[in-house]
Amino acid sequence: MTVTGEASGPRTGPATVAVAAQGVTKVYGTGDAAVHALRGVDVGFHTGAFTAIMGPSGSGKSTLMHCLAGLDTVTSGQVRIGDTEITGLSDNELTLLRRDRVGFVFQSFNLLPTLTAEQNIRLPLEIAGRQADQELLDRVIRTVGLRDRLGHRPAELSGGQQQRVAVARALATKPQVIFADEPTGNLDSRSGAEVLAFLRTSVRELGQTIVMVTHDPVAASYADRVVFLRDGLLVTEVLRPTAQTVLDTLMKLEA
Ligand SMILES: Nc1ncnc2c1ncn2[C@@H]1O[C@H](COP(=O)(O)OP(=O)(O)OP(=O)(O)O)[C@@H](O)[C@H]1O
Repeated sequence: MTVTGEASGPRTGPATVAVAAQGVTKVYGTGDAAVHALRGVDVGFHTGAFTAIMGPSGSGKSTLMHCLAGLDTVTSGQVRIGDTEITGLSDNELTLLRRDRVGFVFQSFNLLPTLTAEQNIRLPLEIAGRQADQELLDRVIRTVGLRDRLGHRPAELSGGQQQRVAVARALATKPQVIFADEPTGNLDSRSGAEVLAFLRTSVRELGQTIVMVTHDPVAASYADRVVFLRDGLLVTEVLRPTAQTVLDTLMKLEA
């Protein structure tokens, strides 16, 4: 499948590809029990663009995201993050790549309960022994709109606020790409909208690249582009999606 998504964000000039998969297959199990979760996926995600991955249940969305992020190994094919082919890396190299170049946001916010919001945001930088880019950090905290909550622990924050802290934590290391797995799955629609608006802003203002798996057509409508999986294959994509065009495409796929 060719890459037809347009990059957005502050960059100009030709779009570069932040993450690419080529001929990726993933088989779980062997023999009669083998499950072909991915059956030859070719896809590219442009730098500074917000892309959603959708598809019916069991179509391979989580498997693809895990393979793209170096959280799982592919059976065959290649994955590149920037210029690095991650499918050839050792476990140690993958750990460093995930630490230094990839950000993650999960459905369950995964904040450390004993740390304040600000300490949670700074934690990945500290683990990596990196100096914080104070200007970026200030900007992220301003954009996240939680300045007066920075001293609060996760239990003192709403679900939406906790997820915004988790997104800020992912942004603080300036990763080449953020992978978000159902980031609004545990949130009510208003909190979900706040988190999605924040993701959108981080793409527009910070040039962040985001790849998000979601079941929700409204969440997908915040993206620049939606790619659709069915039975382990990328079957179609929608540019500048609306909730309605996403829903229509999903219904056709599930028919
Ligand atoms: N660890 C595993 N072992 C065996 N089969 C697996 C494993 N993980 C996923 N699968 C299978 O691979 C296929 C793709 O699963 P995956 O979780 O990627 O789909 P998905 O599109 O994310 O689904 P959902 O929308 O339900 O979360 C499914 O048939 C699933 O049962």
